[in-house]
Amino acid sequence: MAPSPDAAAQVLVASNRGPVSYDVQSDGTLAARRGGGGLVSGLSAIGPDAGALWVCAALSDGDREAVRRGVGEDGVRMLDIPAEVYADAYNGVANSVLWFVHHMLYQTPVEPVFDAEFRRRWASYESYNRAFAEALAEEAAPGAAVLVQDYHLSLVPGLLRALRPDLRIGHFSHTPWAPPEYFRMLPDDIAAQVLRGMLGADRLGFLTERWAAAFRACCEDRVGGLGSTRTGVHGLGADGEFLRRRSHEADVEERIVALREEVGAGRRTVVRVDRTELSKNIVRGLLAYRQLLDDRPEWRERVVHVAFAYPSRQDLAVYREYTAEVQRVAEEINERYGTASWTPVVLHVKDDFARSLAAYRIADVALVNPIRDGMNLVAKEVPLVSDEGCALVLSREAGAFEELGEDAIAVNPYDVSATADALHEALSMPAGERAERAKRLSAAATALPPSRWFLDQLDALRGPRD
Ligand SMILES: O=P(O)(O)OC[C@H]1O[C@H](O[C@H]2O[C@H](CO)[C@@H](O)[C@H](O)[C@H]2O)[C@H](O)[C@@H](O)[C@@H]1O
Ligand SMILES: O=c1ccn([C@@H]2O[C@H](COP(=O)(O)OP(=O)(O)O)[C@@H](O)[C@H]2O)c(=O)[nH]1
Repeated sequence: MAPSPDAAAQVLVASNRGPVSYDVQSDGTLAARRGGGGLVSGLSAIGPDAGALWVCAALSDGDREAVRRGVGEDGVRMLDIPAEVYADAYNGVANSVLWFVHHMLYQTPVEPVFDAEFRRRWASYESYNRAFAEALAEEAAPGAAVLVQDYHLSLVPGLLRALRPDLRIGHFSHTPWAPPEYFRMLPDDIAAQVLRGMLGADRLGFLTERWAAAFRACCEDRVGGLGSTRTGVHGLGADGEFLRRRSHEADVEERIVALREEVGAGRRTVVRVDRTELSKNIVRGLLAYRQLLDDRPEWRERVVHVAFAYPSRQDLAVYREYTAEVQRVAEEINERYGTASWTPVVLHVKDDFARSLAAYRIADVALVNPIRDGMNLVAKEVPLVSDEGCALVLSREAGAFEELGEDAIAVNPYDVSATADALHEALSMPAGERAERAKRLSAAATALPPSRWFLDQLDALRGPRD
């Protein structure tokens, strides 16, 4: 396939979620809002000024309407994939199979089941990947560099290579990668298709060496190795400049006032901010906080757990049930320990980025305890935004642990008792030590800011082919 005559993009990025999403207002107009999650936080720093074209999917009816009306951002092309195909690819394969495999989330005696229904959804996943490959092939200038993101688009490198052998193709995984024994649960032909699809790239990027090594081990196990594809590690950092500025804007200041009122004067805060995501381990975090109040009554009335769990993947029943469970456990703690003047858990489950930043600023302790996480940018963001410098309780299973482990308090995410002890240790840390550690955490967190992270990959991709 030749590039279309006006194919001009020298650098292209492809991801499921783009920088903005649209909602149809009651008066019929479209309102744009920032896309949530770490992939968008990382890629947004690149911006249209870099001259890159960002190809993404229309995620919602609002997005599809925006495409039809020709509403959009400079440097962004949204693909209007049929709603049913999109739902099968995003919900039915990417988020309920590939995400589950890489985060090892299955309750294996009953799940997964790979049957005819799964095969039907897989066909949608293939056609969704094909739509991306075709759009990229159409837009890319001769010899352009294309950076494909994540497990949603694992087939794109191979499909694009077949259409446009002249391109430099990279793929970056924002998730962990499953160890071979776990990856083996995918049907053999599907596992091979995923790996061969990715191996269509010149270069594959991962957030940590641990995930890159797991990928290579899966290739050895399933498809006889990597062939000529290279792997590299790029540990995405936080965008310190953006966060420091954004977290001092008026809307954040307003929310700090409201939040301090909810917390109550003079109390310590344990802050967590996540998508309402199974792998973030929010329920065990609440149970650990409950155990802290049980084991160490001296903290009662003196601490508040500020937990923001903004909506994610709510089309999946298991995510809706998880959200309900988070709410149930928080209410149970408040009923059991709360008093007329103290609400032990302040939980919000609505999307409000300014309020999330307000929580970062007032954090004394940040709790980040995922079961497994590609990186976890929140772990990098809270210490650098917090006004007083917070202590960080961090799961050893988060990619961020490799960079922040030395100054964080490490936890095994399944060990609720140990997490309760870690919370106590963090809350008891002398202010001086906390501030010193937060300073070092912030330096580590911003070592590879998003713009550098992106340019490093581009340089590596454009370098000589082996
Ligand atoms: O797009 P969604 O389905 O709403 O999910 C949001 C994003 O979640 C995942 O983010 C990952 O990327 C972060 C940045 O590299 C990383 O820090 C984090 O550990 C990952 O979970 C997912 O990989 C993205 O594709 C989603 O957009
Ligand atoms: O209300 C909020 C709070 C946070 N974030 C951002 O979402 C990202 C979450 O990334 P992380 O790597 O921690 O996890 P992910 O959600 O990508 O799995 C961070 O950059 C946050 O700043 C957001 O979009 N909305």
